[in-house]
Amino acid sequence: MNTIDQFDFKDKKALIRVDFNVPLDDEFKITDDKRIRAALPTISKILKDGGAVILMSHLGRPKDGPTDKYSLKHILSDLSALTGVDVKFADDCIGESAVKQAADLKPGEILLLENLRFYKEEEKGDVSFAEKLSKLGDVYVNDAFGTAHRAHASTSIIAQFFPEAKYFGYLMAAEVENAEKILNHAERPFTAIMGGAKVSDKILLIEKLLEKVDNLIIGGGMAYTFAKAQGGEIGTSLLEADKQELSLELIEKAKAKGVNLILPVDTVIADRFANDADKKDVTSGEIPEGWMGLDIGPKTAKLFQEVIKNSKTLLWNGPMGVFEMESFQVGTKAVADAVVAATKDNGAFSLIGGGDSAAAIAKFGLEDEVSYVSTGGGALLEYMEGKELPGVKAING
Ligand SMILES: Nc1ncnc2c1ncn2[C@@H]1O[C@H](COP(=O)(O)OP(=O)(O)OP(=O)(O)O)[C@@H](O)[C@H]1O
Ligand SMILES: O=C(O)[C@H](O)COP(=O)(O)O
Repeated sequence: MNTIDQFDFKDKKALIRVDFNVPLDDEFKITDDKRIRAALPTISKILKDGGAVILMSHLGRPKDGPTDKYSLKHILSDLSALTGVDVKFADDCIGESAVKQAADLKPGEILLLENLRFYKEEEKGDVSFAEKLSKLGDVYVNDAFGTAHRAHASTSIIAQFFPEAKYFGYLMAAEVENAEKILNHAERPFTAIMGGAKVSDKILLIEKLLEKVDNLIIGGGMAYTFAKAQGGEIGTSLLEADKQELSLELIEKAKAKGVNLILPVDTVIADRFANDADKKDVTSGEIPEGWMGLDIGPKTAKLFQEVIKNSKTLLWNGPMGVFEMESFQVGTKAVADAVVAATKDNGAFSLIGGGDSAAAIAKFGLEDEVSYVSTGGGALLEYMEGKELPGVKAING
């Protein structure tokens, strides 16, 4: 892999595509700075070499050009605190003033460009927009794994303007290495834990994993579509009616491939979607009318924990319930604890992917107790599905 270790950045300006698409609260305070922290090793190496850093990123999905809500100025003070450098800000990512600010940048300094998606050319992968961006730096570095599945101007198209000077940052390299390890060098037993809201988001991944895993655990909102497809009653739980047939097919495929597919045996139900709702445990597929399943039940948690604790490789994507509410986080916490135990006591390699699973593990303070927490949501899913990511291809190709 062509990483920044292969280059001495002394007196060079590195144009780095990062993924600083971080969650902000109503007062524009960052609620999870993981993606910024994850880019720090790359930034430090370049500054230490005696280079200067120009950071470019998107934030959110602005549709109508410059919008205060999506300005990257909101992350400036945190970025300065985390890097220990008084970061400069260019209020446009291209144009005269950005060019001047980039040109004036001295070794050891950092410039953050305004949100790339304020230009529709970014998402369109416009070549001349990419060329304008490319003029700002001497070397291109891609460290934006979270956005590597997008063929955008700054993530992929721009690389053609740096035929001899394009590198993966440390985060990209680590993400790809860990995903590779899971896909191609998994020690057995290999268990995948799938959860989250929808089956439809994860069909391709589940199909791919059926080729690889020994155990496939399915929990979270998607499990109710399986329960309903098998003839169960699920009340007002999440249901993707048009995916029932497919759920049954996945069950058959698992059988044919000798994969142990494990579905919930009980579930915690609530009379409304609220933390203080009335709740009780019932057998899966026996949810009374008007009630909804919001977490796996205690028997299921135990069942899942046994399988997880005996595994040597673990891939976890998607929470087991509505973990954002205290009352329905128990199942997700039980799975997190088991993943930690397998990592520590059984020497398992554990990779957590997906925005919400990563948020859950951070909420429980267990981020450092598992092998790796990916910064990618969609990007990791696509990589695991076997797709070539445009951001990776641009550097490799
Ligand atoms: N039983 C359930 N009923 C309703 N919502 C649920 C249920 N179980 C989980 N969820 C919700 O699913 C959401 C997470 O699903 P998602 O598929 O987005 O997970 P992820 O893959 O970790 O994250 P991302 O898609 O952001 O990468 C959470 O907000 C959680 O509250
Ligand atoms: O948060 C993400 O998954 C990445 O930053 C990509 O964002 P996007 O889905 O808006 O392209």
